[in-house]
Amino acid sequence: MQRLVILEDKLVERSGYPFDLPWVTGQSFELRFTTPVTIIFGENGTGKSTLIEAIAALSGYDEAGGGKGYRPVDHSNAIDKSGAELAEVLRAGWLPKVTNGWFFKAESFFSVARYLDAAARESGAAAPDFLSWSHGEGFIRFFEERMSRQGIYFMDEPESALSPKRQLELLRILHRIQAQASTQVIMATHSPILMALPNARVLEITRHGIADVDYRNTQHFKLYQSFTENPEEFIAEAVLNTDHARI
Ligand SMILES: Nc1ncnc2c1ncn2[C@@H]1O[C@H](COP(=O)(O)OP(=O)(O)OP(=O)(O)O)[C@@H](O)[C@H]1O
Repeated sequence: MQRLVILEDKLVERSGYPFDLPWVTGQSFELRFTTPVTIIFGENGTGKSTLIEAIAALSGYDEAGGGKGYRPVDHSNAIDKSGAELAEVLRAGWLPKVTNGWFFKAESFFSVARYLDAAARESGAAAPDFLSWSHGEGFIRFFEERMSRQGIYFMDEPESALSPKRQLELLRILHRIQAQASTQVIMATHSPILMALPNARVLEITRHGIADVDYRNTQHFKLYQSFTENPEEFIAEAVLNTDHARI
């Protein structure tokens, strides 16, 4: 995927979530994906998951995650709106259109893993059995297995079950992808370690829009940096001030 734009004429007909997010209603939304790995960072609630769900849905993936054509979650009784609706007002430019890939969502990993096991059993194949591992081990096994194949991968907070050491394992997988340049990853993360992937493009999503940012200038990086420089002072200040003075 090279480019993503909002179709303004379609947007004017829509209201409510997800169409009312500030960066959606703001002027001239256009994203260009210029590196194999694109990292999206932002505070809680700025709309990272919504954006990833929308791009994944636009590419043919279910909003709950999984592979193309998967329906790991029954949506028939869902009353919630989802970011996938945003796909209705988006247009993507591809060079070329990629069909292989995966939408990895930490929150639906177990549903997807169960779905994969059930599908394998039904077809008589050996079940991949990602659930017979610890949470973090299962994630890493899954990334290693899936992301060795060329394609486009959408990831929403993949670090959520990973220890810092396991995050380095994911970083190595992403580094390989970044170097080979034959696979694309679009990932939302809060992890400063993943954001520091060499030569990856980091985009910050705020109320005002989406813009390039150096990971060292992100609030997440600065916060961890302050903590490691002087943990006692940092924590003493943090527990006294809800709005931490140094970040
Ligand atoms: N189903 C929904 N219905 C209505 N509003 C929603 C819904 N899901 C999310 N929102 C709104 O959209 C905003 C962005 O949500 P989203 O989950 O995309 O944020 P995020 O940046 O991924 O947050 P986090 O870092 O906590 O995962 C939320 O603050 C909320 O106001």
